[in-house]
Amino acid sequence: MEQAVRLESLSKTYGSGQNAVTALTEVSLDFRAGSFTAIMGPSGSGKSTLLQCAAGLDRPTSGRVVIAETDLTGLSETALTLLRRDKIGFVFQAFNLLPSLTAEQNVALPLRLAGRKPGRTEVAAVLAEVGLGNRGRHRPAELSGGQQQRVAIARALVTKPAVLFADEPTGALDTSTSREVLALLRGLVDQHGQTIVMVTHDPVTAAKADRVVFLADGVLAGELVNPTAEAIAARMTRMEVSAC
Ligand SMILES: Nc1ncnc2c1ncn2[C@@H]1O[C@H](COP(=O)(O)OP(=O)(O)OP(=O)(O)O)[C@@H](O)[C@H]1O
Repeated sequence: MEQAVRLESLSKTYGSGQNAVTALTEVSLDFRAGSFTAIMGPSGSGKSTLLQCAAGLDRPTSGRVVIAETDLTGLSETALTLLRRDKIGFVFQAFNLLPSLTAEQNVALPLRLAGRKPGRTEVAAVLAEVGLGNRGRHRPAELSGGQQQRVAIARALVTKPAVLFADEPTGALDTSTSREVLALLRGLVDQHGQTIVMVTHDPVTAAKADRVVFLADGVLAGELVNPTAEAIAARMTRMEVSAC
């Protein structure tokens, strides 16, 4: 089965000597093309570090990341930047839109950075896909939190990436808006075969994924396939109790 992302024995240590902090130890994981995976674990267990390394935003200390058959190990900064631009989408908790640009301009940005003149219909189509067909001319401050996150998702999708990484994508949203954004992510997987890897603290959010992978102290601590929120919450409680 085709893997969109492969992590092989990924380890990451921040700092050195007495100040060294080991955030990940020999984590190996595959993310199948067209699958939706949630990463969970107690605070400090290495979730964000895993996502940053997998997305080429940070370099692992050892191990390999392979995205769409390209090994990121040893790529120059320029080659890594190009790969990130073409093959990887990233969505942040805080949306990270450019406030002075309209929604359309924010979405078109990755194409412009790639030296392409984005077609109006191309950008409009992605905005329509995230349910914002009529908001293209608005700036972020004129949009709700949920709408801003939709723009950020459209911006991440405009290059048709092999994988969309999302770090707490609903963390700044209220419950009903979170549900809408999650339904959008689920639809991207079901209707367009998008691969999504999402970090979350919330069992209800994680239950929207096909699979939940648990991290504890930087190592893999099991997984649940087709999870329910209750099963995820029970597993998290057990992990938090055993960490005490
Ligand atoms: N830039 C850094 N320098 C030093 N240590 C770091 C750095 N980033 C993360 N760490 C440490 O690495 C470990 C893993 O952090 P990480 O942010 O990946 O965990 P997390 O599971 O995402 O946590 P949270 O749920 O609280 O966001 C923690 O001990 C953290 O303090």
